[in-house]
Amino acid sequence: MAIIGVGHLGEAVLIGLLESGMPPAQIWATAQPAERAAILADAYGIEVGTDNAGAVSEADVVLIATRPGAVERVLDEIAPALEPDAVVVSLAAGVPLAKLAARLPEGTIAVRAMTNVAARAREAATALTAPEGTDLTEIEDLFDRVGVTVTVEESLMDLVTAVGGSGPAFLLYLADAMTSAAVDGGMDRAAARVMVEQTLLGACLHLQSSDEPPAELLDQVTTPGGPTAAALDVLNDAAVGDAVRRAVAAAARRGRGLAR
Ligand SMILES: NC(=O)C1=CN([C@@H]2O[C@H](COP(=O)(O)OP(=O)(O)OC[C@H]3O[C@@H](n4cnc5c(N)ncnc54)[C@H](O)[C@@H]3O)[C@@H](O)[C@H]2O)C=CC1
Ligand SMILES: O=C(O)[C@@H]1CCC=N1
Repeated sequence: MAIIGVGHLGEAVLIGLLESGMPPAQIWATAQPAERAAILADAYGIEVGTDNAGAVSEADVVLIATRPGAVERVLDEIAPALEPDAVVVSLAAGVPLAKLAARLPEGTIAVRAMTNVAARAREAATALTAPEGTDLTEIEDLFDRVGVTVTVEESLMDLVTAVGGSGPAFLLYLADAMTSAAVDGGMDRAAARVMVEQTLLGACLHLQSSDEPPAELLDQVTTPGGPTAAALDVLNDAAVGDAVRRAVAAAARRGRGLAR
């Protein structure tokens, strides 16, 4: 396979794939500038260069991991070099299937995948979308290596980008604020980090292990008149739930805007 444009997300996916046991010799990648390509090649023992067309020439699956604005230029570069049955998967926010297909040879399958940085820990949430009737088994198997994969209608991709692609940012924002509060209160920064990351991880695993809705589980942590109730009073007064809903909507709107 080929990964074109290994930046933050591309590197997370690359690490996840290697950790899943994919042989390094199976992955050809590109990055810019050449110095970064050399660093990646050295770090991961894979072929990394700057020649996008060269990298895809023997690939069954091509992941495009550049920023949205560079995707069409990259497709123009690689189109003549693609294998006839290659599948091209764009990881970019906001670039519609129609725009991908317009730059690809007739018959080449274009797929959109919205994944997230947790691919690095093989815990990504990935949503795939492709033209109706596309057999996505191979691409699902690929993303299952780095987490959990679902398939959605393309009309949901901007929302999925907000909830899943940007989603880790919401929790990292919370992690940053909780760590600062702990440090400001006198905790050692390293200890605060361990407490916060284990608490967030534990809460997510707790949620995953239960069938109850998050609001119900929240209730179970909140003893009437206790410390959690005091914290929730502050969060509710600041309308944090509403702010999160507006944040998701803003991210989805921005994703739609990228398509133009
Ligand atoms: N960062 C994230 O958590 C997520 C990012 N995405 C999507 O992933 C894509 C990449 O995002 P990031 O990794 O954050 O950006 P980034 O800027 O870290 O990575 C993009 C990489 O592409 C390289 N590049 C640019 N033009 C190139 C070209 N013509 N040929 C080869 N390489 C080229 C750049 O040097 C850079 O390293 C975006 O389209 C974004 O919408 C999606 C979900 C999550
Ligand atoms: O914010 C961004 O542009 C990308 C897409 C989703 C997460 N990061």
